[in-house]
Amino acid sequence: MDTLVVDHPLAAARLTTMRDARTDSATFRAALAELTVMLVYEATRTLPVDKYQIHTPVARTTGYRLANPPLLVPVLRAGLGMANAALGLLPEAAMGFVGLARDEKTFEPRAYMESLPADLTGRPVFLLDPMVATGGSIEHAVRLLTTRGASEITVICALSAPEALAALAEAKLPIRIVTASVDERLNDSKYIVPGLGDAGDRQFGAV
Ligand SMILES: O=P(O)(O)OC[C@H]1O[C@H](OP(=O)(O)OP(=O)(O)O)[C@H](O)[C@@H]1O
Ligand SMILES: O=c1cc[nH]c(=O)[nH]1
Ligand SMILES: [Mg+2]
Repeated sequence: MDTLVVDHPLAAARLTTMRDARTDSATFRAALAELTVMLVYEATRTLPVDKYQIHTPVARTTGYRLANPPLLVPVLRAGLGMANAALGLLPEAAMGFVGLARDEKTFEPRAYMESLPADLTGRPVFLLDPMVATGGSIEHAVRLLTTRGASEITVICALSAPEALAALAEAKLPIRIVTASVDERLNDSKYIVPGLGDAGDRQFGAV
């Protein structure tokens, strides 16, 4: 499983804002949106392009566009904070949605919403979720996508835990990970350490 760690100084600065417990919700959301732009920028670096002819005011030249723009799929709630930023870089992209909430005792994801195209054969997918902790939520979301035929899935997250990367690699899913950090570990409540707390609550308030 390919894992790209985007360790750019500007990404580290936004992540620092998000980690800081004193950061309010509005500032947290802004930092996540800006970080998402950087992560999506790096995630799209290797996507194939189509060439086509255009005219500048001066001459004919070659133009470029993505050959096959990815379907964007934020994982609600926390992934909602990445959706608009990703769409800003990929205005031609379509968007699907998956709603998952992790059970506080079992740590298993509970699915409460899915809105996805029926056939994802041949369509690259960018799955957006700021946190990949045990990896259970992402594995659930990926299986919803592969059931529909997706075979090229990029997981874009702010923070990941080594435990999740090991579990996802073991599951042999057709994914690559683009993350701003692989943190130290999970604690007994399966929160990422040092992490940033609950990414949904930090953006939208506790439920
Ligand atoms: O890797 P895992 O151990 O599955 O944990 C990660 C999940 O937990 C968070 O969502 P949460 O369940 O808190 O829902 P929320 O976005 O509504 O807060 C996060 O956004 C991931 O979806
Ligand atoms: O650290 C964590 C783990 C799961 N979900 C979060 O929002 N944060
Ligand atoms: Mg949460």
